[in-house]
Formats: sequence, C-alpha cells, structure tokens
Amino acid sequence: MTQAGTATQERRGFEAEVSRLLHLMVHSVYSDREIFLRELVSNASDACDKLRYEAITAPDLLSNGTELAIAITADPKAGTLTIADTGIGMDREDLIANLGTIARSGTAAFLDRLSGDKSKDLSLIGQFGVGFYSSFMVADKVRVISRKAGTEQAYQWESDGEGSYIIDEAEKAGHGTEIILHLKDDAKDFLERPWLERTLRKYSDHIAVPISLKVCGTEKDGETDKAETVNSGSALWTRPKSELSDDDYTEFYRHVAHSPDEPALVIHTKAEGVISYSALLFVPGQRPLDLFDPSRKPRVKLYVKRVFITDDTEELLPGYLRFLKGVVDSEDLALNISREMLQNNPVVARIRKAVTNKVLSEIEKRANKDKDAYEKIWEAFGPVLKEGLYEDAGRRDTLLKLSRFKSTHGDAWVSLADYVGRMKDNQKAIYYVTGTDAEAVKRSPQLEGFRARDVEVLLLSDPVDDFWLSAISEFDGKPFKSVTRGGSDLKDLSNSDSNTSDEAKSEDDTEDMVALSALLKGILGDQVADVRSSDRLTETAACLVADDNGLDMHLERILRQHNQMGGEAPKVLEINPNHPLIKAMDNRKEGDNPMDSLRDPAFLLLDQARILEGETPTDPAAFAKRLARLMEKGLPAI
Ligand SMILES: Nc1ncnc2c1ncn2[C@@H]1O[C@H](COP(=O)(O)OP(=O)(O)OP(=O)(O)O)[C@@H](O)[C@H]1O
Repeated sequence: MTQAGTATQERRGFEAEVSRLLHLMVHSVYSDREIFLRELVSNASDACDKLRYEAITAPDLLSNGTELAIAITADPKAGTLTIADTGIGMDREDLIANLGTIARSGTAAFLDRLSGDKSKDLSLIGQFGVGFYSSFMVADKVRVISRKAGTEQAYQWESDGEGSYIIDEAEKAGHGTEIILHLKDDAKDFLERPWLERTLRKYSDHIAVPISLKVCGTEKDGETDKAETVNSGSALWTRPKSELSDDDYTEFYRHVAHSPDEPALVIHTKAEGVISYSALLFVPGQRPLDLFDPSRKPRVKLYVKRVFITDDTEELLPGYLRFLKGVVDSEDLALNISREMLQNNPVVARIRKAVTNKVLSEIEKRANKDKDAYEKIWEAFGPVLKEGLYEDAGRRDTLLKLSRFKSTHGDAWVSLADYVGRMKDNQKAIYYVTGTDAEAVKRSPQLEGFRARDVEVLLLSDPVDDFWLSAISEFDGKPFKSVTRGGSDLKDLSNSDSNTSDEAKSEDDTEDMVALSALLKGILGDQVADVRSSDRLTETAACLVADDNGLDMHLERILRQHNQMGGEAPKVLEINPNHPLIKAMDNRKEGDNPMDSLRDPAFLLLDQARILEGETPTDPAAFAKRLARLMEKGLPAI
C-alpha cells in the first residue's frame, strides 16, 4: 500500500506480520524493554562490520577518512535518544526491505505461536528477538536517517509504529545511519546519564568499534555536552580467558546471537601452529523457534584478522552444529577472501575440522561433569546433533556417546552406556521402537512382552531417528533392533523374576496356534506376509510387525509419505495366544466351515492391528460392514 505525500515522500503500509509485531511492541508492558538499546547498538556495530568488509575490495568507500564508530546522544530537553553509526547505511530500497518487512526465517512459526495473551506473547518475543522493532517499546515516534556508503542521497524513514511509515529524501553528511527515538513519557528515564553509562558498558564493552556517549546539557569532567567513550573497543574473543567474566561472555552472546537468553555452554579457544584461529562459540540456552526451518541461516560469524567477513557460510561448521552461535576468527585466510572462495577452501576445511572436534569435546566434558545441565542441552538440540550420526561417519562414536534417549525404564534420559549396563544376561540387542509421537510410541502394543520381562526398550520419536538407525548397526558390539521388526527373541529373555511362563506353555497350545495361524493366513491371503503366534503381546490380541527382511514399519511409513516407496509391504500379523479373543477363535476353528465363520473376525483383527499402528483399515467400507455384522450378532435379544 503506498500513498503519495510531497513529490519525494511516500507513505507505505507495513507488511501484515510487522504490523502484528509492532502492535505488541507499541502496547507492550514488557519488563525488559531496556533491551532496545542492545538491539540498536548491535545493528550499528553490524553495519560498521559490513562496511569494513566492503571496503576491503572497494577502499573508496572509506577513503574520506571517516572512522567506523557509534555515537549515542541523549537530549533530555527534546526527549530524544539518537543512535548514530558510520556504517554501511541504507538506501530507499534497503529501508523499505529492512524496516517494513521481516525477512527472518522462523517469522511465520513465531507469529503462529502468538496467542493474543499479551504476557505469553511477550515472553515469546524474548525468544525470537525483534531487533529494530523493539524501538517501539520505548518510543512513540522513530525516525531513521540513512545514507548508504558510496551514494550521495540520504533517505529518511519515520513511523509511530501504527500501521504505516513515511519515507522521504533527506540531508545527511557522510554515510551511515542515525536512529532518533522520541521517547514515550514513561521511558524518559532512558535519557539519564548513569543508566546510559551502565547499560552501554554492560552491552557494548566487547563491541569492536568505539562507542561514545553524550548527554546534552549535562557536565562530564567539568565540560558540558562532552562525549565520552564507553567501551574498550577490542574484540572480546582475542582477549585472554582470565580477563573475562561470565557476564562478559553472556553480554557478548546476546550481542552476537541477537538473543536475550543465557548461553548453556561457552567455548572459547585459541589455536596457534599449523592453523591459527580463535573461536568464541556458544550453545544457546533455548532452542530457537526456527531451528528446523530449512531457510535458517547459520549464526556463526567468520572474521579474518578481526575483520568481519560473513555470517552466511555453511562451510565453517557441519549442519548438525547449526545451533551454535558466535565467532571464528582466522589468522590464515586472506582478508580479501570472497564468500564464494570459502567453498572447498583447504584452510576453512582445517578450521572446520578443528572447531568441530573442540566443540564436541567441550560438549562431552559438560555431559560428564554436569548431567542436568547437559540434559537441558540435549533436550533442546539433541534432535539436531543426531543428524551427525548419519552425516558424519568419522565422529559417529563420539556422537553415539553423547546421545540420550527416553526408554521404558522410567522418565529419565538414558545413554547407550546406561542401557548396555542394564541389559539382561541373555539379551543380545539394543531394542528400540520409533514413531512420530512420543506418547503413542510409549503405548505401542509391541512393547508389552518386553515390559512384562523387564527388558528395556528405547523410545524414539524424532524424525531423524529412523535415518540414523538405518545407517548405524551397533553400539559397543550390540546391534540395534526394532521391536516392530522380525521375530522377537523374547523367549531367550525369560528370567526367573518374570511373571510370564513361556516354558510352561504346553506343546498342544503351540500346535493349536500353528493351526490357527495357518487358517488365518489362508483367510487373509496376500494381505499379510504371515500369521504367527506372538510372545511380544500380553494385553493386546494382535499386532503387526515387519518381517526379518522388511523395513522397520515406521521408516516405511515415512518413506511412503515422502513418495520414496511404492505400495505398502505386507506385514506379519502376530496373535496373542493368551488373549480371550484368540482363544475363542481357536475354539471356533474346530467347528463347521471355520474359513467362513472366522472370516469377519480375521479381517477385523487385521484392521484392528493396523489402527493400532496409526494406519487406516485397508478397505474402510468392508471394515464397517464387518463390524456392523458382528455388533448385530452381539446385541442382546429383547
Ligand atoms: N544501523 C543500521 N545500519 C544499517 N542497516 C541496518 C541498521 N539497523 C538495521 N539495519 C538493517 O535492517 C535489518 C533489520 O534489522 P533488525 O534489527 O530488525 O533485524 P536483524 O538485525 O537482521 O536481526 P535480529 O532480529 O536478529 O536483530 C538488518 O538486517 C539490517 O540490514
């Protein structure tokens, strides 16, 4: 939506998503609204980084002698706070694209989660990070004056955050951006020198461009309107660890990650020798909302000799570490390296290898030292780390050791070492079941026999689980085995304290089941691969399993959903010899025409087993007719 003002002026509507976000900002009661300053200073510092990078190949952009810097000016009389930088700047198109839309991945997911309940939505905003738009928490009018480096014309953007903004030509000496906040009446405290000094020191000490503060009309060191420098301006990752406090790291994390939470793990490392680099990386405290969004950008920034190069390279870290945030600074790459040259670059490959090893070993240390803290990391990022199990064969063992699972053995997270340590004497495999829903997986009928014998089964419900399980055959010499595939070895696992009585089963019973199974197979024909008596069921009458050579059933379903597989492979129907229904069917097989009398029950049994698997009956109309016939017979006469 546009509307003409003066010849150069234009009023434009915000994108619908931005309007929703701004509405929340403008009417917010967010207690942490001081974060607007961190967001704006971060943006200013990013703009300086970008210009420094551009100037490597186009030195003219910086040739007028302007120093890259950020200046904060508070004017209590006018009620304004101005954040100015001499960075890359924005032209008209940039202003429209950057300050009228939200290009960030995960925005849709974020907005979908807004509930309309203000306090809940504001805490979500904390997780999402709203950047520039957070200005409207403290200002009722925001004006941005910007001139893009290398251009002559400046532009101005102005809005009260209510639906639209005005864009116009403007005057500005030199490149960069000035953001002028007209503070709301209840936000005038943000103009006070002590607050500004304290907050800027806290937020910006690590920022590598000088930041100055001027509070108009106040005295500093006996001088009115004096600008003071408030940060040390050195890159934090180059400083020795001994000089840095937890708070320094947290503030840097918040700056580099554009995230308001605390990091769960800080990895600060420096390598010198064959390759020289420093890295300051963070495992975030919370899972970002867009972690699984395919368009999500990596958030680790590459610097070369303290000059920012890019935060858009997938070369620096493997995809399964994409949740990391922070900085890698190389001494060995050329400053004028282009982003394209990073691909297949041997130095980058060596850095990637070293950093990946370091990160995994630090994560492992945390796992060994602090179980609870590690489990929080696993809960947030385990599904992503598990991608490494099939992507990174060389680090598979390390990643298997780091993996944690839910199991039938209580609610706690279980490592594979825990599992193996608890295996039964005759147990040869690590049993697991996969599915899409953790609760449904827990209720799988195939688990009944394992539970009855106290044999632990891993419960896996992340989409990635089926993929790594098809790539990895064993841990510590023990094969992984799906409880929904192949014959179960439960007979070998009966133990004295088990309340099942496999051994006591009479031969007659076994023969009966063989005969009933053959009869049912005769009725069901091609719809099943086989019918057999089961030792994995204790409560349910029947279940389906894949045969020995078949795919795990859940994996097969995923492949079918993604059109990676043609028709459904017939399954083995396992029947529970101790279930009253199976016993009744067994009795019936001695009567006249058992093929006829058992026809409806046989198909209903199969459909029931399919429903338990989350499938639909093969022929819903036939299913309904059979069920109706049976119900009719079962109704008591009046
Ligand atoms: N001072 C500035 N100089 C130049 N460009 C800027 C400046 N401030 C913001 N921008 C541009 O506007 C865009 C949007 O800023 P915004 O703060 O909303 O989001 P962001 O910084 O991209 O991400 P985040 O939400 O993580 O902060 C930035 O990506 C940048 O391109």
